[in-house]
Amino acid sequence: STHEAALCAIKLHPMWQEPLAIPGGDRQSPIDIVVRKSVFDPQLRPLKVQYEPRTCQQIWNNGYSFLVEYDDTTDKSTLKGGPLEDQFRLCQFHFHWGENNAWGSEHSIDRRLYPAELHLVHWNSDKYSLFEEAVIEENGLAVIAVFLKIGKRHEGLQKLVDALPAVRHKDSVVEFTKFDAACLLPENIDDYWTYAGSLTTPPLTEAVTWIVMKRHIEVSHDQLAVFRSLLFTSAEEQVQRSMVNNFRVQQAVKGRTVRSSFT
Ligand SMILES: NS(=O)(=O)c1ccc(S(=O)(=O)c2ccccc2)s1
Ligand SMILES: [Zn+2]
Repeated sequence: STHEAALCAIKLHPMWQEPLAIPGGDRQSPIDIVVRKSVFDPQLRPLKVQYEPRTCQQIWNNGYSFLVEYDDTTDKSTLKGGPLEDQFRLCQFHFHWGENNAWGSEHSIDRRLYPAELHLVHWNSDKYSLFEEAVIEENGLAVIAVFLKIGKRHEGLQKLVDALPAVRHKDSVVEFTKFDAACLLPENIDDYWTYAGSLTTPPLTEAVTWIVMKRHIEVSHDQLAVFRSLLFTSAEEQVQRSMVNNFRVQQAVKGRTVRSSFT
């Protein structure tokens, strides 16, 4: 199946060797969301997203993905509502994608994989004063996940795609300003699933309230091809490796309930 092929693809890569001991290990991410097992929760409120484009600062290739980083020293780009009790600050967004359009997402819906997945990472600025503190606290983080599908060109994404050649190698950084992350959200953000999970890359801490959008966004084949032109490796390394299949293997649900904001 596509799942097995995707697993083979990441087994090839040392980076995605699963660590032996995982902190706690009973609320790991990503997972397959089984729609008929999700529970509608009428108390889930609409999400309130308020992003200020002027807080966008730079793009960084960290050797796992490329991160678009925001100034999170003030409450200018925030997320609240939905399953969240507190206000969260946007600190960065990044993507996960495959070597082809058959797989690449971390979450799946009834085993359906998408070619890529966007993660908008926020930390609880009501409870903590620094991102680093929030990361190790239960529910210190909130990540919005949006699936990408191949289709029409995404005009808002193009500014980001055009900047990627400047961060081709691991540890490269380029200034990137005035980008409105909200343009990457689907029109309808009221329909989502939410569950208690973890970071999907080290340190894998179980600090994340996941908010997985039901609606996907469309990007063109050529736009996604530019993601695949990035490299896991730094400029000095002899062997260059394409940044593809940077997704984690799916984890056991272990009795968790996935709630839906819609029926
Ligand atoms: N894929 S994911 O959204 O779960 C994710 C993995 C890592 C991060 S982080 O860069 O915010 C980060 C967080 C804590 C420590 C270091 C980096 S976000
Ligand atoms: Zn991610």
